[in-house]
Amino acid sequence: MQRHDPCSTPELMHPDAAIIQLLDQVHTTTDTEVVSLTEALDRVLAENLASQIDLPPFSNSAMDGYAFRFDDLAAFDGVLTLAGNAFAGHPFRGDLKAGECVRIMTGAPLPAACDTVQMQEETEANGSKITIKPPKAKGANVRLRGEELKAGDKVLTLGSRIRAAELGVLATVGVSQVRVYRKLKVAFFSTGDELRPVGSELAPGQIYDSNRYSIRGLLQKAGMEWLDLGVISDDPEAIRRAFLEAASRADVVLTSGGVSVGEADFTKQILSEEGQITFWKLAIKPGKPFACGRIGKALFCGLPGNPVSSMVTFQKLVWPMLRKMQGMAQKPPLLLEARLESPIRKQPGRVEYQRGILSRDELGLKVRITGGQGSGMLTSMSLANCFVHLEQFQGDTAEGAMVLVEPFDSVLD
Ligand SMILES: Nc1nc2c(c(=O)[nH]1)N[C@H]1C(S)=C(S)[C@@H](COP(=O)(O)OP(=O)(O)OC[C@H]3O[C@@H](n4cnc5c(N)ncnc54)[C@H](O)[C@@H]3O)O[C@H]1N2
Ligand code: MOO
Repeated sequence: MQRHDPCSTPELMHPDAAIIQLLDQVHTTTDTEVVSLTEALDRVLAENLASQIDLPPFSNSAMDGYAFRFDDLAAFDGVLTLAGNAFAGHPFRGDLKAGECVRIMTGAPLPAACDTVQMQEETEANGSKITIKPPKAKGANVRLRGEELKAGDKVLTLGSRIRAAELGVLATVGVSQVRVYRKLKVAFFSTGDELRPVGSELAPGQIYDSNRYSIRGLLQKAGMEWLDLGVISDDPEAIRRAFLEAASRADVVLTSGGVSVGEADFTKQILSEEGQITFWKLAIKPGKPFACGRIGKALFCGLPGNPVSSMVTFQKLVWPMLRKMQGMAQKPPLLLEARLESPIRKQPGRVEYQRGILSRDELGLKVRITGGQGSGMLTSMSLANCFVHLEQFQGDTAEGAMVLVEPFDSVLD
């Protein structure tokens, strides 16, 4: 039997439409700065970068062994005479005569007269006479100059995020400084009289403020500068002051809580007085009361207080907007098909991001839901390694059905 989601109303906007509106209202920052490679991790490139050198810069050996002319092996019955050594950083400097070979180490420049290397295990040394088993082909075990990149080839594009591999690529091609977009500053505060900072005693009715920690973690992972304005009580004037301070000090203001319809839910009200609301409430679960707008020059996103809702709306709605603001191209989610290990309950009405554990067996990828999926159950996130995407008007899904999953590691990538 299809149940109706009482929290879903036909006028709720689909999250895909919300993302389009969010992206429409922001621009990529025009501020850039030059940073050294050691400061460049997680920054976004504000320039296209071409290699200034061929890569590898010289032909070299891929193995420890002997370098020679391939044709000499047949001409000298597979026995060549040792003429010298080539080490990484120390090229062979002599002239190679017919029938001679050079002892060579991995990474050492290939002597000009040589075209092939045989690995040591396929050779036998008897004094200066080296018996060499013929390799499969001329050119074996040689890394040719420029085989990976030619000088002038594009290595990294504007808008790409500099991760560990990019740091290495930049160093490989000799780039010591890069132009990157300015780091965006995001101010964040939690609202709620029930919230206490960790480390303090809880009185009846109080809980620990977890959202500032999980959102801070997401912001740090996303490469943002972070301004923590603490916990603000459910007092309209305190919230107003926090809003104005946040908007004057940051590019984006994020809040947690107070966006629903409760008597102490002031976030949305203050925003409508001090700024503008672009939209409020989406067909998304968790995270329906997500609100967004502007306050002063800053963008505003009001994350719902429920801990899972705040993390999911950050990743699904705020992150695409921050990507654009810091110059990164949009990327469609990486969706994999997996077999459902246990049935999923869902009411038609909202797009759902249930939390799942993705693994593999002999039949392929499989996924199971992390137990209770309440929007307050943050362990459903910490136990999970993926989102299970469920369409807006989809209902229950049976065990064994194929569903789309999005690995967590790819979400903030
Ligand atoms: N009558 C209705 N009530 C609710 C609706 C609705 O449509 N009609 N929507 C529900 C949904 S969906 C959500 S999500 C929540 C979101 O409400 P708020 O953003 O106003 O959040 P709060 O009411 O402030 O808090 C909700 C929940 O989360 C806990 N919380 C809040 N902040 C934190 C924090 N920083 N760390 C840990 N936990 C936090 C808070 O104690 C509440 O339990 O509204 C539903 N209600
Ligand atoms: O959609 Mo709200 O986020 O339950 O839980």
